[in-house]
Amino acid sequence: AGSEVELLDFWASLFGMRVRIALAEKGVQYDYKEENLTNKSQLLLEMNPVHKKIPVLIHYGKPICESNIIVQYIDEVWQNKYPPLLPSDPYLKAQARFWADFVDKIYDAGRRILNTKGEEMEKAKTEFIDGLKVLEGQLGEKPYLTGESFGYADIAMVPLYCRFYALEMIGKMNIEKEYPKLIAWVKRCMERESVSKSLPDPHKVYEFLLERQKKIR
Ligand SMILES: N[C@@H](CCC(=O)N[C@@H](CSO)C(=O)NCC(=O)O)C(=O)O
Repeated sequence: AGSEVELLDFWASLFGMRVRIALAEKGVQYDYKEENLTNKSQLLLEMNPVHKKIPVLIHYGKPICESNIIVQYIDEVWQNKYPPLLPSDPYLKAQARFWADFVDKIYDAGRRILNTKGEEMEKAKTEFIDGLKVLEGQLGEKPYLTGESFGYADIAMVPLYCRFYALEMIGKMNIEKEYPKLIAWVKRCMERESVSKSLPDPHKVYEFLLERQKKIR
């Protein structure tokens, strides 16, 4: 039988990176299984028949799907391992979930920047920039998105960093200059090995996205 924990993933997936970061934060050993999304494995189709998407965490043979749900599962199953990813206080937990959900909207706008053009791309850029402005404001003078410690909302958002370069090149934006607090926060998160070893090189991501764009444009 496979190992206790397996992760069906794809190296360039922002959603998969969330799960890699959470597993690394908890020091959980696991079997990494790279999926070819143009030729999905039987295992993926069986483990996530509804969405047929990665990431899927397989724990004792049982699948958990949807990145933010998987991160919460990891926090609860390995709750005796430091650090906690979500606060125990219900109100603070609700705030962390609010911001992780908000991040998904920024991801969606970023994806549309990368795979549309003209008017549609401009609209996506506006939504994306508006989203980053909200995060820059939410950060304020705090070190992390929801307070003094790194956690769930940071894990949800920080994978996007590895696409900033591609988004700047393809979307003709300057994220580094426009959002100094956000960039300082990224650098703070990247000091954690759990983050730096889970995110691929931004230039490699750019090359991959350019290649994919050629195929779909
Ligand atoms: N809401 C989900 C999104 C996962 C997803 O889009 N996965 C993509 C790869 S990353 O962009 C995927 O598996 N796509 C395969 C397909 O759409 O066929 C989550 O949070 O886990």
